[in-house]
Amino acid sequence: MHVDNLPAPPGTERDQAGRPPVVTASGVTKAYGRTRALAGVDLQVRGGEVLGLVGHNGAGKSTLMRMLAGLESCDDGTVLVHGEEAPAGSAAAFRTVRMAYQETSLCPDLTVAENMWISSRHCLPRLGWRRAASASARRRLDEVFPGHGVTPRDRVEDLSLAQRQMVEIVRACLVDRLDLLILDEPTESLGPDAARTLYSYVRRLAEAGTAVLLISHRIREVLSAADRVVVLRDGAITADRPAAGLTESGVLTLMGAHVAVPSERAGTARRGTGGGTGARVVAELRDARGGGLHGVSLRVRAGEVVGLAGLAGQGQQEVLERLWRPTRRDTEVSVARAYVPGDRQRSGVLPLWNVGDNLVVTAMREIARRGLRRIPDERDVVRHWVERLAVKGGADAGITELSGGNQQKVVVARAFASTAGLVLLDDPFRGVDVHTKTELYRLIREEAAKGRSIVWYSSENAEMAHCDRVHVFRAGRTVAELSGEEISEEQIIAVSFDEPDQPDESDKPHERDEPGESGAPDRAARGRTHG
Ligand SMILES: Nc1ncnc2c1ncn2[C@@H]1O[C@H](COP(=O)(O)OP(=O)(O)OP(=O)(O)O)[C@@H](O)[C@H]1O
Repeated sequence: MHVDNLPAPPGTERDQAGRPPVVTASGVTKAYGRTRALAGVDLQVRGGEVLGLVGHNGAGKSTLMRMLAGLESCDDGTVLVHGEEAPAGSAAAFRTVRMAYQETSLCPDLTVAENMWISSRHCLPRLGWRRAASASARRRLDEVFPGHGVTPRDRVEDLSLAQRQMVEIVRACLVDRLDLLILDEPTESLGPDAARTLYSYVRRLAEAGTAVLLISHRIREVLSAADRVVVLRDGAITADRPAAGLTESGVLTLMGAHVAVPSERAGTARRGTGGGTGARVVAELRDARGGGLHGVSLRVRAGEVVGLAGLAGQGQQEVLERLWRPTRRDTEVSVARAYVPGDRQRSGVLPLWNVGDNLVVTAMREIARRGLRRIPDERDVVRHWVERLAVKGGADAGITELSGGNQQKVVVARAFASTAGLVLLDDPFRGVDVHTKTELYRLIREEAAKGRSIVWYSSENAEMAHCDRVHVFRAGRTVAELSGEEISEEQIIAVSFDEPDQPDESDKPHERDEPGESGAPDRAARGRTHG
């Protein structure tokens, strides 16, 4: 019997807009050994709201999400779903709460349809499941990411990083009822168009009453997508505000990052000596063709930071690949190189090793004497980089115990800890917080000033402002070379959309090239330098 004047039980009270709570966390704590990941968090997420959760790398965001999705138990405190106490691991209690992970949770050697079946089999028929899973996957992919280029028969390991991320998000949405969707850094590997269509889908979900919890280091995106912003700092909530009225720098201040917004700093941060036209050429591509390239010429001088920009999949990664393995006659590289992959899950971290060994693996050979490792010297190198990039967790932690952003810092540090003269960056700052990114931009400029050369592909056009020169790519060609003050986000976007000349017959794309694919072969060897 419903009695109007009785107060609603805790965890079920509607707010002024009449929105019911979906999940309520009270006093949630969690520690991993001596690391306190959550220090008593109270948070309520309501149906129909988009809640943005921000905080520096290692602040505890993913840990909190795992509690709200029932994937891990808290040491102390409670989690209620629709007002009912929900024990971690209870599939029934968390049935309508779904999460799309930062590191995708897909099985790489299964197809897209098979992955959908694994996570959504409770709402798919047993007989004819493959056809049903394929149809649902296709329909939802079309709805959320038009032009995705994925078929349900594709094996996940053959998909690009962006496509895997799309499948991960759609996998989370494939349920008969969705009350809370948690998106952990969903756009870090998506292009701008896919990000836009995702956010319009998020808005539609919220209008239909679903709660969406969005974790992101892209503060501008959070402010435009979310109704409310919660700041997590060292495992505790330090601010909970409506998004309207907040500014990017205001949020950064709440996060405790005493830095300017990166795009504001770019103009002053970039362009040191830039190698100068007289500096030695350390790497060169001369009219490089094949494998997705259609006549690319590019020179890198000592001490230069050269950017590769343009829409994703236009040949930038093929250029990095050529410079990494200069096996063709059209490519010449005269110095040792180190590679920083953006896809740390596939080719970045060595999961069974600790932070220190992951960090020093590239430099190990240079530090060794007569084939023997010099552990004290390795430790000094590790200590230096762990401190410099503030890797939360320390040198002895297992690498997989680190938060995603901290793992990425280790992968970046690995390249710079070596003596490689040419560092190749393949969109490497995914999941890294704003404060650390600013440190990394400074690091790049400092290393260039010491004479190192850097070739940097980034899907964030604003980052290109830290380069001396930028080649903008389209359809395997350089369509513009910008330098100095010409480098701006607007200019890069403008030339990215310029109509390219018609390719001649000799330029026909490599037959294995797929749209949106890097075409890059195995990158597992990138823990080493080539020289
Ligand atoms: N399984 C684990 N074992 C040990 N420590 C862990 C584990 N998971 C998380 N931690 C630690 O808990 C802290 C919070 O990590 P969490 O992944 O929640 O951070 P985050 O805010 O999501 O960071 P990021 O923005 O880098 O993804 C970190 O110090 C991390 O090293």
